[in-house]
Amino acid sequence: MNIIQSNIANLPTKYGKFKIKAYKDANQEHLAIMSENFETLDAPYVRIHSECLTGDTLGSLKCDCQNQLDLSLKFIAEHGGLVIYHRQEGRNIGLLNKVNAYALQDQGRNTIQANLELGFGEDDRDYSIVGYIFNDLGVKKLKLITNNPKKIQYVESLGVEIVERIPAITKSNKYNEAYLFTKKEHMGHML
Ligand SMILES: Nc1nc2c(ncn2[C@@H]2O[C@H](COP(=O)(O)OP(=O)(O)OP(=O)(O)O)[C@@H](O)[C@H]2O)c(=O)[nH]1
Ligand SMILES: [Zn+2]
Repeated sequence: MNIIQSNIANLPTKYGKFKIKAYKDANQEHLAIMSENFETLDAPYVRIHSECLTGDTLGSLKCDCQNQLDLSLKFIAEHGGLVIYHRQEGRNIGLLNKVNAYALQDQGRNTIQANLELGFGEDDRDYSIVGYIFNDLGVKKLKLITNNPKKIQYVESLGVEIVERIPAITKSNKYNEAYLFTKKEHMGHML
């Protein structure tokens, strides 16, 4: 994997002060967002957040992404750790295809059926950049903020110890209930 790295810069936010470092792989640019005390932590809190422009930026109610990002940044500003902003939009089918998947969902398909109908897998994410970032930042133990068993499996496959799992559960609404149901019933999410 040929990765280009940035220097580390300060990023003051409404949540608190962070340090950021960018990583560019063949397809995307990703971000490590660290609390100021990150280097002193033995087992930092870590959130691997998959990009969702419609949720994270536009406040879409079709998913729980913006609430999860908000929860994670608040929590990590307070307790110390790392958010990896993993830029694999739409479970790595990209923004245009995600909008096409949403159009199919408007016709009654669920999130998995829509992906399959477009010729993709139900979840096409590749977490290898996450392993690279852990290695670069010296993360050997962590407390993972997620409901997704695949993220847990991936972190364990790296030989990184998960000392605790923190659920990332936020309030649902009438537009994302079906999406959350599909994640729970068909994708094994711990919701
Ligand atoms: N293809 C597709 N991607 C979606 C859809 N809704 C959200 N996403 C993407 O799904 C990703 C978030 O994945 P989720 O399965 O919601 O949650 P997760 O990150 O795997 O799990 P947690 O760590 O528990 O939050 C983001 O990249 C979103 O852009 C959808 O209907 N179709
Ligand atoms: Zn989303």
